[in-house]
Amino acid sequence: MTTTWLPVAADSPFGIRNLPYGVFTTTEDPTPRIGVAIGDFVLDAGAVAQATGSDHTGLLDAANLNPLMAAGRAVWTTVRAEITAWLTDEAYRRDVEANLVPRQDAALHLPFEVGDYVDFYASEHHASNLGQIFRPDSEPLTPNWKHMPIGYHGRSGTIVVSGTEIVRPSGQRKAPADAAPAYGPCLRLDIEAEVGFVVGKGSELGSPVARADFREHVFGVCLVNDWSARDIQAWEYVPLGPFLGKSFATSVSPWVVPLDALAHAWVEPPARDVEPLPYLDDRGSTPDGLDIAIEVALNGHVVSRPPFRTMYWTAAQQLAHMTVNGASLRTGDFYASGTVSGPEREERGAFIELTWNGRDPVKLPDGSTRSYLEDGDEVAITATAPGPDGTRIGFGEVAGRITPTRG
Ligand SMILES: O=C(O)/C=C/C(=O)CC(=O)CC(=O)O
Ligand SMILES: [Ca+2]
Ligand SMILES: [Mg+2]
Repeated sequence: MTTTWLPVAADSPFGIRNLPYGVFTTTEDPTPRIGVAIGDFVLDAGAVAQATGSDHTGLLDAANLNPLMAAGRAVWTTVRAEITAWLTDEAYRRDVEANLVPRQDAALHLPFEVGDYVDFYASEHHASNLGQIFRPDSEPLTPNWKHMPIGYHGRSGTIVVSGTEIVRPSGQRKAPADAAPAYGPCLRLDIEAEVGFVVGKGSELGSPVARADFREHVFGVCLVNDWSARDIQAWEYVPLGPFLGKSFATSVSPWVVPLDALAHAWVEPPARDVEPLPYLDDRGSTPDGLDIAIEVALNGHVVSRPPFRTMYWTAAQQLAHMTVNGASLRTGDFYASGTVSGPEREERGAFIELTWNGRDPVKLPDGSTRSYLEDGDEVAITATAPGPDGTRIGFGEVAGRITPTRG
């Protein structure tokens, strides 16, 4: 068992086997720098690297994670072992203690410079629920759905860190019965609880990345809320897909959990009931599903618990699919899993499904109900995955509050 000399509760989501990376500032030192979460503290990784004469000072004494992410899997593993040694070997205690900040004193920032952004659509439950709601006269799943992970490219410049206020978007909306579209504030503002994958090592234009090379390219995992304006989306999306109904803001959690911290979380994905093409075929290989238990809270009240392990398409298949045409990867590329919805109502990761487009509103403890989000509402998504020895690997949270439209 790996133990740290720091006082860290045994059930801390940020124990010694997690060590997620982020970027922080403090009031005393407003320089953005890399931090590692440990218990109730943030370790100033660049400062400890300097103090201990680490070979990796150049990668850790940086304003964001991109240089470390670009360095590749072998370096990720070495750096993680080095940080583990700082926190477990008494010899480093003085240098570490001088560079610990209480987590509540650290302001957390977007930890990496985002390259391209892709959002997938990988939950069979979510896809068939949305199919029924958006396209009641068609089959719930489109004919391509079980043959490839469906996705679209989103707007990377509007990816924001947890805590950023979300301004209610305005736009065109038109209900089927309306004669003409109207412009105005979104009336059906929604969330999508998702898991995000951060690309570290890039790839060459023209060369697909194999599914089996997922761990060489993906640096880590965080949580995503893909805010969605359902009325804008419903009117605009045919025939090219999501556009302004999604691009106003996408929130991400500030801690990137390294893939190495998820060694105990891999699980078999659901059975493939349609034979996948060879580049997607993962039957009989090391399991690429992840057992991440998600919670969605509205104004502090848990409204849903989406189970990531039920996702039909895995992150490895998504990476293979997104590059199968030869599209290259760059350090900082980011892709979201798609809304995580399990088979049960209380496992759905969006209000459009939870309330069946407003038909069955969610009841809150204060006696109010919600079909969609109101100004002032705050949504917080948290998650954990199994770690070694009965511990939990925490992802922290992605939270955001709705503020009135400015349009
Ligand atoms: O079915 C549709 O037309 C639209 C689906 C979505 O809005 C979902 C989306 O963004 C992808 C996902 O998160 O699963
Ligand atoms: Ca989405
Ligand atoms: Mg979005």
